[in-house]
Amino acid sequence: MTELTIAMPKGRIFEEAYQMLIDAGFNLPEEVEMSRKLMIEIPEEKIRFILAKPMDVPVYVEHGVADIGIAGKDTLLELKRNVHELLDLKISQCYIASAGLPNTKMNEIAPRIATKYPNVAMDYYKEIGEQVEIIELNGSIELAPMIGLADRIVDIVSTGRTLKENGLVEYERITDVSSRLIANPVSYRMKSARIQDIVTRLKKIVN
Ligand SMILES: Nc1ncnc2c1ncn2[C@@H]1O[C@H](COP(=O)(O)OP(=O)(O)OP(=O)(O)O)[C@@H](O)[C@H]1O
Ligand SMILES: O=P(O)(O)OC[C@H]1O[C@H](OP(=O)(O)OP(=O)(O)O)[C@H](O)[C@@H]1O
Repeated sequence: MTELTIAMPKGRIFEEAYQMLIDAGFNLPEEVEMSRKLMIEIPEEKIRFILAKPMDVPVYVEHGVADIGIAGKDTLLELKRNVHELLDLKISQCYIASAGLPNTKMNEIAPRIATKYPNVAMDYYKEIGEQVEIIELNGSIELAPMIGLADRIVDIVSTGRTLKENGLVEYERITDVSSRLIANPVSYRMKSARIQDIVTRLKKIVN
């Protein structure tokens, strides 16, 4: 069996993604993320996990230091990395939307958009023909309209609770997001049997 390196996102996707691999029949230890280890070897399965920041998973996979990985569609749209998208795992489902204070029009000259997804936001506003200024933030994006930093935000919405609790309303739904199994193009050719086996096993348990 060929050795396979899998890049897993730390954080909210990890648990569900890891459980999917267990459900697909891989013999994996429980409670892996509880430790501080960033690389985990599973010799019985010839699998090595690297635990990465969610936004870094496509980077590891593009560079081939991980053969496959699990990444949010948001990170794929934002980073536009050269990776193959193999399967929609339908976990961590949410969407990217624009939002802002209620009943407000965007500033007519260069409205400001705060976001963690500058490329997604830029592509969206280009598509609808709006010229905007992007303000890139790393988190707590919902603060921006409240304190006058931006006219709109472009961010992930799941339950809508964060928007609501911060007095914001959704304006446009931009794109749906879920987690995807991705592969390095070279690994996909060189380790095709191994990767195809994982895809087949995961496909059976995708809801
Ligand atoms: N509220 C949410 N509900 C469901 N899925 C979400 C939500 N927010 C983000 N996601 C999805 O989960 C992925 C990882 O989100 P997470 O919050 O763990 O990472 P992050 O905020 O990018 O990381 P970090 O906070 O470590 O920089 C995102 O890329 C997205 O696909
Ligand atoms: O619609 P909801 O269910 O409220 O979820 C949406 C929130 O979840 C994410 O934030 P996260 O918790 O990752 O925090 P962050 O601000 O650090 O990105 C996202 O950026 C939204 O703020």
